[in-house]
Amino acid sequence: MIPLKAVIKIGGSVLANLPSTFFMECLKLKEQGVTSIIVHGGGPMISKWMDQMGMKPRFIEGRRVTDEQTLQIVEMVLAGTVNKQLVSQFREVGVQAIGMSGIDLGLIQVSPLDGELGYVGQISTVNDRVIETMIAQGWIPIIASIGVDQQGQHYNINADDAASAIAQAVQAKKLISVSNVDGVQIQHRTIKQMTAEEVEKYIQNGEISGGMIPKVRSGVQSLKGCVHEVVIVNGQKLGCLTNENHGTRLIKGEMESHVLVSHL
Ligand SMILES: Nc1ncnc2c1ncn2[C@@H]1O[C@H](COP(=O)(O)OP(=O)(O)O)[C@@H](O)[C@H]1O
Ligand SMILES: CC(=O)N[C@@H](CCC(=O)OP(=O)(O)O)C(=O)O
Repeated sequence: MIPLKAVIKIGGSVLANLPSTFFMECLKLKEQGVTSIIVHGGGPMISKWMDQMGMKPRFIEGRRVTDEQTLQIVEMVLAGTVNKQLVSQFREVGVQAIGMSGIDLGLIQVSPLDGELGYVGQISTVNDRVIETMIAQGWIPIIASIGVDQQGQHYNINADDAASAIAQAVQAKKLISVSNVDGVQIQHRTIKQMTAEEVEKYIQNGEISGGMIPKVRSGVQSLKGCVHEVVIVNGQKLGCLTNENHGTRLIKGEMESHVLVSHL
């Protein structure tokens, strides 16, 4: 039987507040026949280090403007402290976790996303064989969102973009985005589900802002591929990975469903 795969993206907003039960839920998923692939961010930790260095973090639609010095901090924080901390937390509950970044074995190939953002990568390819090889060994990859271009230049990648591209490349069934909010809030309420059209509407009217923008947009993007389910959950809530009632689900919109039907 081919095991089902779920990409679990852990946001920096919640990293420091994840209970040990969260890590155990990955083991529970495994018992249910679902293999986890972890992709993580660490935005607040990068900003903290930048502050300490007297640098001012700047974002455009949730993505960090990244010059050379910022990139160095991004690499130190994501591929260093955060990645290794997560590996330890997973190993403590018995998960065979192996840390890596998108640079290792050329896992995430990128080109520049936009001149204004500097060294921020747009993902062109994910080497899914690297991930499949690890899974075949029984290892769970813990991936820091950094990529590399054909010249060997490193790039900062928004972790939601990385998770979405990885989910598509490995044909994951599910993408779970773990954050510090119960889901997408519209008029102070967590909404149960959203279509792609609603996502754009709420970005335009400002109800969805900041780091939630790349999260919902990349989620919608992955639904266009093989991913069946995208859900945004609060990592501090018990059962967030295993209980279907948590969070906000992104669903294929009306128009896209019609397009799919007419292709059949
Ligand atoms: N409509 C919204 N619903 C929920 N959170 C939102 C919304 N709009 C903006 N946000 C902000 O997005 C944040 C999550 O994005 P981000 O800080 O990048 O988290 P992470 O580090 O988990 O990826 C929330 O903590 C919240 O401040
Ligand atoms: C290009 C870009 O914005 N990269 C992100 C990478 C980390 C990240 O995405 O962290 P969260 O998941 O905590 O938001 C950054 O520099 O903050």
